[in-house]
Amino acid sequence: MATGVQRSVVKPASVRGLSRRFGDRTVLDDLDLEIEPGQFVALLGPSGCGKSTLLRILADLDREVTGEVEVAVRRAVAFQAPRLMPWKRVWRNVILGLSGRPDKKRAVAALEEVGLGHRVDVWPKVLSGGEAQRASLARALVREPDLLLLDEPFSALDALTRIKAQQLVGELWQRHGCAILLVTHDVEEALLLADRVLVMRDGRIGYDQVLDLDRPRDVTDPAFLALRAELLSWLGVGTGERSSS
Ligand SMILES: Nc1ncnc2c1ncn2[C@@H]1O[C@H](COP(=O)(O)OP(=O)(O)OP(=O)(O)O)[C@@H](O)[C@H]1O
Repeated sequence: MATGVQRSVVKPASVRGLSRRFGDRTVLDDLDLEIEPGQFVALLGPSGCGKSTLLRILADLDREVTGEVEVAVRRAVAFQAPRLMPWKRVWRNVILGLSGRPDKKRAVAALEEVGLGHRVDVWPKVLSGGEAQRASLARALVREPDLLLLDEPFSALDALTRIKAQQLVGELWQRHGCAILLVTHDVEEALLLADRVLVMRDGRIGYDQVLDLDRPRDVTDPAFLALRAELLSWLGVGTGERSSS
């Protein structure tokens, strides 16, 4: 059954005919997806449609699949919950799992990049929600990924902290040039950050649109608003709800 996850340096992610079943439920059904180097891709879709399942497969956290999955060797993940180890200081969390001797300088550089240079030596419990999420981003970036997988990383943050975190991710992406796959429920967030927006439906990518919008994005731009309406319609929100054929 399982063909497993192959390693590839050609594309950050290349998926062909991917299927994943849980019991008799088919969540991913013959799904195809290619992500280009440096591309910022947002993945939307109704709750339970399989977004996190796809992300976990790309992160190599789930191998019970059929189909072909090739993913960059250098990849990193940040989840909705920061998942910091409470018994390790923040800098040690950042380099957790890296091979070699603990390199504090490297951890500090990553923490400084996310604005946490003053939080290097504290315990995770001292951090605010937004700071913990930034530490989680630092832990991902220190791996210098070719593919950064983000699973609703901002959804637990308050509105203002969320905007700042979105801006930070946009800056980090421009500086590092890695490809990003961002799972989100937020249509505006997708349109503010991404180069390309996907919507999952029926276990596949049902909508796939490269965005031709200037940066920084202007939420009052008619093209932005038109895409927003189109995406909401695809998600079955607002006017023009689509059938699931
Ligand atoms: N380990 C598992 N065992 C059984 N079912 C699972 C498992 N993981 C996911 N599922 C099911 O697969 C479906 C897709 O789940 P997934 O978490 O990928 O959806 P999602 O699109 O990320 O949802 P949300 O937007 O609510 O986070 C759901 O019906 C879920 O219950």
